[in-house]
Amino acid sequence: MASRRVGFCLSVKKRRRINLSAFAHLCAGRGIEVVEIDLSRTMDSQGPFDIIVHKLSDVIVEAEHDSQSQQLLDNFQTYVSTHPRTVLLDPLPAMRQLLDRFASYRIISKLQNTLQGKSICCPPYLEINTTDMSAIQEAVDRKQLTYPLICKTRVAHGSRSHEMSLIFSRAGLRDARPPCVLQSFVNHGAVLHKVFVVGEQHFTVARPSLKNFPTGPYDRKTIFFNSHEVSKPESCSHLTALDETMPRVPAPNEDLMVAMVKELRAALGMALFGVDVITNIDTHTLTIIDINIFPGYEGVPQFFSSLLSHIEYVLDMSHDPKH
Ligand SMILES: Nc1ncnc2c1ncn2[C@@H]1O[C@H](COP(=O)(O)OP(=O)(O)OP(=O)(O)O)[C@@H](O)[C@H]1O
Ligand SMILES: O=P(O)(O)O[C@H]1[C@H](O)[C@@H](O)[C@H](OP(=O)(O)O)[C@@H](OP(=O)(O)O)[C@H]1O
Ligand SMILES: [Mg+2]
Repeated sequence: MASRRVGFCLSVKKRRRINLSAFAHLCAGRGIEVVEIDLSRTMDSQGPFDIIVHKLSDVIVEAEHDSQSQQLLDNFQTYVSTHPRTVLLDPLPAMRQLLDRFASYRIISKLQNTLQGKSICCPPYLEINTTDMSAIQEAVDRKQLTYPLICKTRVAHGSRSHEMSLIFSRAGLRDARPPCVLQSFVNHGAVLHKVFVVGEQHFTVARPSLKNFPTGPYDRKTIFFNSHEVSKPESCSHLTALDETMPRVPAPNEDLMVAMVKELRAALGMALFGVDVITNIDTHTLTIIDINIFPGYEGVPQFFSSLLSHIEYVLDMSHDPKH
């Protein structure tokens, strides 16, 4: 009989991607049973759980306008609050803030202040809530945002959240669709570094990314794109093709990455997240452009063993009377 039980609560899409049976096999060797939680059944009938690993982003976003999702979320929350000894990876309020780009860029901006002098930054940005063009233009000028601007939806989860645009001039601001974030585009040599965090450990994987653009403003039509067409491992887009004469950008400094991950883990109160970073080609500043909840860990063969170690560590800590 397994002595400890880990519940996984994932969307159909995430379940398909993650190969939970391989992870269950690894866990069985350590006396840990893996259970797939079905949110449509009562949690009590599926428990008890020592720990629950989840990615409830879909349910949280849908609960805003769908009573059935709200009910599923309520059931989950009730179970968690009535079972305080069950550890939740990660806490719901912590992950909820990353579903809102306004909230996540505020966290990144704060981090930039905590790590002052460490050459880490968040691109200058604005929260846009209005359709009033002159108010938007005035805010862009006041904040001295440089063109091109990248426009991202406020909601950070779901297929529509990956639809973005590159705006090259004041006239292009009419293409912004509020609520959204307008962020200065940072030239970075078309390389994105995905930093995948699992508790104390992190793994970095390079991905394709948007190519460099001349600093604006200039007369060019807004470019609309889907972020998954430019920054997935298999992405191959004209928007990521660099001029071959471009000098290569140095890889991010590992000590800086360690400092960034440590601060972010504390600021977020999370263990399973991803940070997307780029290196500014002019200043070499490490620039954080995105934080993701429980990402795909693609290209990280150690993900399962690392997750298992983290689960064991968390369970040992939670059973330690000193904690
Ligand atoms: N400020 C920026 N400067 C330069 N390029 C950027 C900037 N922000 C985003 N990008 C480019 O756009 C892509 C998508 O951005 P971002 O990571 O914010 O989108 P997302 O859809 O939330 O991503 P994910 O798939 O990680 O959830 C990045 O991979 C990068 O190529
Ligand atoms: O591992 P990376 O390349 O970072 O990719 C992740 C994306 O960044 C996320 O946006 C995906 O999650 P959403 O389905 O929440 O958008 C996320 O989807 P997943 O939950 O199916 O893993 C991943 O595709
Ligand atoms: Mg990203």
